[in-house]
Amino acid sequence: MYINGEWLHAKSEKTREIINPFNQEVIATAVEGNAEDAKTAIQAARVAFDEGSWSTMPASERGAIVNKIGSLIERDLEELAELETLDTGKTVQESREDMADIANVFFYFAGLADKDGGEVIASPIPNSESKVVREPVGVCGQITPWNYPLLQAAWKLAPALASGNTLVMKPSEITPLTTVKVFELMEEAGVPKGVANLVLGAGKSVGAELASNHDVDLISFTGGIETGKTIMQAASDNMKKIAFELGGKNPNIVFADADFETAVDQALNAVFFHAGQVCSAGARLLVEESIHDEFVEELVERTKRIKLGNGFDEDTQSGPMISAEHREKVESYVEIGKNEGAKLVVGGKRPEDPELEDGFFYLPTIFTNCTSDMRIVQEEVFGPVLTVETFQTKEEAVQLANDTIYGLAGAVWTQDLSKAEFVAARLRMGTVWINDFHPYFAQAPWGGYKQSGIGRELGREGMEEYTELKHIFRNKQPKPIKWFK
Ligand SMILES: NC(=O)c1ccc[n+]([C@@H]2O[C@H](COP(=O)([O-])OP(=O)(O)OC[C@H]3O[C@@H](n4cnc5c(N)ncnc54)[C@H](O)[C@@H]3O)[C@@H](O)[C@H]2O)c1
Ligand SMILES: C[N+](C)(C)CC=O
Repeated sequence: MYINGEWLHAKSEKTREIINPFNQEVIATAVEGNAEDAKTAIQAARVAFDEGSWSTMPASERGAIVNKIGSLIERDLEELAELETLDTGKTVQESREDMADIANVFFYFAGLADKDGGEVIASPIPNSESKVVREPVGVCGQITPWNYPLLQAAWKLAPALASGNTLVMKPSEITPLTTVKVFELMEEAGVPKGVANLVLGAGKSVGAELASNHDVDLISFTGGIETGKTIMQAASDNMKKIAFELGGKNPNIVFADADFETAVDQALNAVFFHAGQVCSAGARLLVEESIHDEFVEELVERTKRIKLGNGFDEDTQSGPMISAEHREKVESYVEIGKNEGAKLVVGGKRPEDPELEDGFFYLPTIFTNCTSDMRIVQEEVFGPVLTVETFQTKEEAVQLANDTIYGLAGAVWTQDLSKAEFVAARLRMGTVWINDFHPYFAQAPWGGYKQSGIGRELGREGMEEYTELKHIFRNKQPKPIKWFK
């Protein structure tokens, strides 16, 4: 753990083994912090913020430090990518792309650091001046999940630092490796002591302390809805600001006039990329009834050919689930789907390949004959499971797509631009892709409608989450008003 500029063991001296989900080998032993460690880190961040040298440092200097972190990530990209693949099982090619994205996130927010000089507004009061400025929120608690460990950390670290906050980060207890490494790089880049602190450990101890502690001014969380609700309740105790990136059950709408080859290819990628462990996975395929049979037949054929394996093998297309526990959750959803009457057309079990037997693998799975009242359609499985529904009109497609508590992302495939725009305008989601699936980048805000989140990461809006707005009014000719004689 990294607290107040020092690398420390947990006070309890407890440790946790970090497991490679491909073969269950122990790849590292991490210290296991608890609420006491979190309190120490929060105190360090509080002192660093209140002392003020980071928040009042010229923004261009802060930006230069954030930029340096991006350069160091580029320098150590291969090492970081390998760590991420060891820790999550994702393909090393995907990890390399994540690391390149992550460096860009630091570059982007570094560039924003000195761009907001505040705004002079038109005061209605004579002989006065009014301006609105943005200031850092203060001490930020940041909690991240296991599916994109460093990417989700970067979306929080870069804007928080660039806008002058101090922070305490808690990565997922099962995938801390790349986050630890990036804290080493932040130290090397010159982030002053106490400004960025790292506490490893479980959500119920370290995470809960970050959520409830009164010295934390903002809690930024990426993870599941149920955890989000718990954190929201704890955060209400001191009314800290909250920024939440939660789950999704994202529709992928394919009209009959879509380019067939591209739509099939991308429907596979939408749901099975990273074994479906993606918040924005296209887990609900809504396909126009007239092409359903042909589309599903082609999908099934290609699904059977997906190559599962070791993320370090260049021909592996998908790795394992993150843990035994998570695979069991996916398996239980497949049973639920079968019992609800959905038709299992491919997958639905663990692979039989003996080379995969030590990993937490699960075959890519497709259910047809699905209806929106089924749990398998409504709930986030967060694994390689696709449900297929049909529609006849664009209005029906929109109605089915929006029939969910989630609102993270969705896609529409058609060659008719007016139809695409009709759908895009009506989807109640933070991101809509037209004839594509999955793109996200530092310049565009990311986040959810409805129960998929509160606030935004990335883009200017992702920086603004880490600021408070202040109105400064100056009376240029103060004189007594004599209300009270
Ligand atoms: N919207 C997005 O951008 C986005 C991105 C990635 C993942 N996700 C979501 O994350 C979920 C998967 O991640 P997960 O299984 O790690 O989620 P999770 O909610 O189980 O855990 C996320 C983090 O919260 C911590 N935590 C757990 N209990 C806590 C508590 N009581 N108080 C404070 N912290 C606590 C965990 O230790 C972990 O660090 C999925 O629902 C996925 O959709 C969303
Ligand atoms: C936000 N994203 C797509 C990078 C990861 C979601 O799990």
